Amino acid sequence: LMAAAQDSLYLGFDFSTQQLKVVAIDGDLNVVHQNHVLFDSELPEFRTQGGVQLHADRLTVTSPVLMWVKALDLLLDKMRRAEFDFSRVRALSGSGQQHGSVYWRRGASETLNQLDPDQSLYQQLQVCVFSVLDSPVWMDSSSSQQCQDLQAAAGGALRLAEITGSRAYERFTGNQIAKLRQNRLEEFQDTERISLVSSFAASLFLGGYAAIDYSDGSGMNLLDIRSRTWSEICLEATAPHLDRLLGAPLPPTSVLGPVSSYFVRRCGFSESCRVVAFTGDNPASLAGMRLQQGDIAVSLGTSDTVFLWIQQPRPALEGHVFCNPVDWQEYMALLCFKNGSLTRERVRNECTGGSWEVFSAALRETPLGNNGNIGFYFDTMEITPPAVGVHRFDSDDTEVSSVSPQVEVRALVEGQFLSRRLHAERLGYSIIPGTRVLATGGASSNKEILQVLSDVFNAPVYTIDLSNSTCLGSAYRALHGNTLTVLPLILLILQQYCSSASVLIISPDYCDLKKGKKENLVKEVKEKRWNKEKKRAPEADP
Ligand SMILES: Nc1ncnc2c1ncn2[C@@H]1O[C@H](COP(=O)(O)OP(=O)(O)O)[C@@H](O)[C@H]1O
Ligand SMILES: O=C(CO)[C@@H](O)[C@H](O)COP(=O)(O)O
Repeated sequence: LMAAAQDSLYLGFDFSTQQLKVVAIDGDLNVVHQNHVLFDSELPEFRTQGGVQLHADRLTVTSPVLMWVKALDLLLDKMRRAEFDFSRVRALSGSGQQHGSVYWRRGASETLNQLDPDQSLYQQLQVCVFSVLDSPVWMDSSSSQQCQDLQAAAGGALRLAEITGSRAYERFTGNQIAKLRQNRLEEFQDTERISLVSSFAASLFLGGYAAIDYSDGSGMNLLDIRSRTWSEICLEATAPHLDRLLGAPLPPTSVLGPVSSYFVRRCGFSESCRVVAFTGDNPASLAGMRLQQGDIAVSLGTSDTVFLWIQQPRPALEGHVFCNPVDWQEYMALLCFKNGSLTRERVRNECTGGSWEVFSAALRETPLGNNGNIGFYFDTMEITPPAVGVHRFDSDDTEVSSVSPQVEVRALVEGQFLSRRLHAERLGYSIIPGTRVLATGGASSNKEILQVLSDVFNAPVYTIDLSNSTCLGSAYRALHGNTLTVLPLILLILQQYCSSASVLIISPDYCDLKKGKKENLVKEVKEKRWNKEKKRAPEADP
């Protein structure tokens, strides 16, 4: 039995904004394979920038659903070429960028369940399977009217937040569905099922429609986060009989069924390989990190997010409360910032010749506090706070139109992290002795950026070896889901590694990047610059 456990592999996929990634772990939780497909460069025929298409109104943002399908074909090809042994996979799970939606045309479920293993997914799904080809994604901010309507129907923004964990947000799926129904009725009427990006990806592996899990389902403005059922008021206000199109939500730890015969025959998966519910990328990331009481996770992916494990939901007008992906009776709080990595890349391109090395050198060579200079860089309409434009201030608090490239780099990164801290504190989070900041996502591989994070939060920052806790979290979830049903032995192995916070978390050897505090330096940033952000950043409009 021990040998069987060692032989077993678990896969975690992540359909995120800019790429599709996969991580495989063995029964001892070692990472044995990693791979990815970058949408812009490896699938240029879909003409995306950063994985998305910005429409002429500059508010609508979508991604081609067939790009995600073709990316999966390509990823599986790459894994085959790397001689990955699919027959050893006992279970798989995954995640998707949150809030995005996929619209399956009438009759699509039959196509899904009768796929021919001699053809790619793309060949078979490209015609007549999706009623909407351009899937709305989390960067969209075009559904303001629908947000107002939903809040009015629910009895106000706070009442809606009390039910669904968030006031109405434009990117939240319910508001996108309402917009689609109002503007493209024919396509809407031709739809037999609506998936999130996560449950869409799970559906491909299952060969049938996968349930939406409670955790990713909390990002729709449709789920009652306490009863974990669709809220009647929200369904009614969004589209009649919407529950039929959504299917019933399920716990994020659910085993949905075996992988479809298509994957068995095409890739050599075992017939007994299980598909564990897919969830949102931030919830999956929470599962991939060892969060303890008082810890704060900062994800530096396409978006920057800040999240916490919380026991009791206290929804507010800013931020979100989601059902917890590990212990679904608990919760997680999340803040999302749209101007994250893409804004850092833009400033890198303009100020440091497109080089992260030079960008990092600028951070090393400028003092904490930036001699009083700071900036707020909202290249596109920000989510937290809802503000747009670039605003730079010198040490006299005077708005200036430019600063030197080195100063600009530090003004950007300090401004971003001050904002992350300020809004986290507004959410009720306090930084106390012992607080650890756990960093993940693409930019967490940059030590100089993490140094600024540590200085601004006045706390040590930890990372896991893999900057990609989302995929790892999905692989752990696959293992966990499988363990619950068939392999108690693996649970024992898991428990050896587990923290008290959750049975899913396996010790990933956090490397301590920086112990010890920089009180005096932080004071300057905190007291002086802090007030500046409070003054300047426009308040969220409830
Ligand atoms: N050395 C680096 N320094 C700063 N940022 C980096 C570095 N390497 C990668 N990144 C950033 O990581 C981002 C991708 O992060 P990732 O977590 O993979 O995003 P997503 O999951 O949303 O696709 C890129 O947009 C890039 O800006
Ligand atoms: O909208 C949110 C969270 O509410 C985003 O965090 C998306 O989930 C996209 O994630 P990344 O691709 O940036 O990881």
